[in-house]
This record gives sequence, C-alpha cells and structure tokens, in this order.
Amino acid sequence: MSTHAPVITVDGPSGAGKGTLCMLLAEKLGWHLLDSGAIYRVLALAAIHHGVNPDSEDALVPLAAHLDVQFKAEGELVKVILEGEDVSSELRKEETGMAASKVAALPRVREALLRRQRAFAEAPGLVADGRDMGTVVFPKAEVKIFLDASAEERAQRRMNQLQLKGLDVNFDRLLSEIQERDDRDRNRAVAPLRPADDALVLDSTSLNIEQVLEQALSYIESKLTVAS
Ligand SMILES: Nc1ncnc2c1ncn2[C@@H]1O[C@H](COP(=O)(O)OP(=O)(O)O)[C@@H](O)[C@H]1O
Ligand SMILES: Nc1ccn([C@@H]2O[C@H](COP(=O)(O)OP(=O)(O)O)[C@@H](O)[C@H]2O)c(=O)n1
Repeated sequence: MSTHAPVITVDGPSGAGKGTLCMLLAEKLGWHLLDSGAIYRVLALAAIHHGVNPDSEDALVPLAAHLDVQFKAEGELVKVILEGEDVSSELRKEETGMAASKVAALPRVREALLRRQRAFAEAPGLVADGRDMGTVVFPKAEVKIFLDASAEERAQRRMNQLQLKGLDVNFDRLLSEIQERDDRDRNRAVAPLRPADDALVLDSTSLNIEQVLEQALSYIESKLTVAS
C-alpha cells in the first residue's frame, strides 16, 4: 500500500449476508470492493482445471502466486475470468465453496494470496468481504464488522438464493454442508474465522437486508467521523 486508503472489513460465515452488505456499502460510498472468497474459489477451480491435488500445498502455492484472474464489473454483476475463461457461474456453486475452504486451510496458500488482496486497498477506500479481513489481511482497518446469523437461517437464505436460480436443493444437505464448512473455517490453524477483537458483531438472524445496512452504516459513520 503506497498511500493510505481507509478500509471497512466484513467477515463472517457462509450465508450471513456479507456479499450483499459489502456490495451495498461499496456502491453507497463509491469505494472499491474485495470479494476475497472469490479468490479462494478461483484458486480451487484453477486446481481442478489443471488436475492439481487440492490437498497438495506444494502444488497449490505456485498456482496461487501466478493466478491469472480478472474481475470485470458488468452493471450489478461481476464477471470472473480465469485464464481467459468466464467461470462466473461455476464459481458460485456450493461444491466450489467447499473446495475453496479446503485450499484455504493451507497456510502457505494463504500467504501467497496476501499481497494480491492488500493491493485492493486504494483511494478512495475499500470494502473487504471474507473470513480474515479484519484479523489478518487488514488488521489496521478503520471499521471492522463481523456479520453472523444462525446456521439454520443461513441455510434457508442459501436455499432461497439457489431456488431463485432454478436449482433443486435439499435443506438438510445444505445445512450440513454449511456446518461442515463453518467447522473447517473456524478450526483451521491459520487465520481461523473469528471476529477481530475490535469488530462490531452484528447478528442478522432476525434482521432484513435494509436493517443490516442501516446498522452497518450508522456504525461506519461513527467510526469514520472519529477517525477523520
Ligand atoms: N439480512 C438478510 N435477510 C435475509 N436474506 C438475506 C440477508 N442478507 C442477505 N440475504 C440473502 O441471503 C443470501 C446469501 O447472502 P450473501 O450476501 O451471498 O452471503 P455471504 O456473502 O455471507 O455468503 C442472498 O440471497 C442474499 O440476498
Ligand atoms: N478471506 C477469506 C475468504 C474466503 N475464505 C474461504 O473461501 C471459502 C469461500 O468463501 P466465500 O466467501 O466465497 O463463501 P460464501 O460466504 O459466499 O459461502 C470459505 O468457506 C473459506 O474457507 C477464506 O478462507 N478466507
């Protein structure tokens, strides 16, 4: 980071509403957006496409260091291009999320992706979505939010989201996949999912999107006013 750009981090488990909140915040503030989960998802896809064993840290590190990925904003959507190929729909599949959480548990893989993530912090500011944005990637962020919700509510949200895309999904299976991914993300040795000590923990279980946005904005205003 050559010049200092303010950073808002939003961490939390799958389906808590991080992506939705971060997109709304970035739009409202006119700031950049980092979807760090997409980077781990792209790496998992790159491993699959290249026939690389997703458990092999030695093979994944060079892949992570040279990941050829572009994020292209197209209206409300972001197209993800991996080595020239549009992988946007493959990226959001539940199985890709599961594969991402496996490669994301490897310490040297995380290390290889650090600089790429920090490079997103440019003026006028960055909204960063992930698991370790406030704890590891941007420990000095001006504003840190940890967005949570019960596992049942998150599975329900994910089910609605997949059904809207016309996919046939089973609630119990979705819930157990979410819990398996939560466990792996929370219990890994490096950069486990947890709120930073100085994060606002926001439980969205019984809040709608507008209420979450409202609470986040009023917290951000209080923090940024104090900081400036
Ligand atoms: N507070 C909320 N109440 C109900 N649904 C929500 C809420 N926040 C997000 N959603 C919906 O839940 C789904 C998952 O949200 P998303 O932002 O993708 O979560 P995450 O990025 O944390 O995995 C989306 O379909 C989104 O529209
Ligand atoms: N900063 C981050 C972001 C994602 N990840 C990993 O990548 C996986 C996919 O992240 P995601 O944010 O795209 O997942 P969802 O919350 O959208 O389901 C997570 O389950 C984590 O294992 C991570 O380890 N660190």
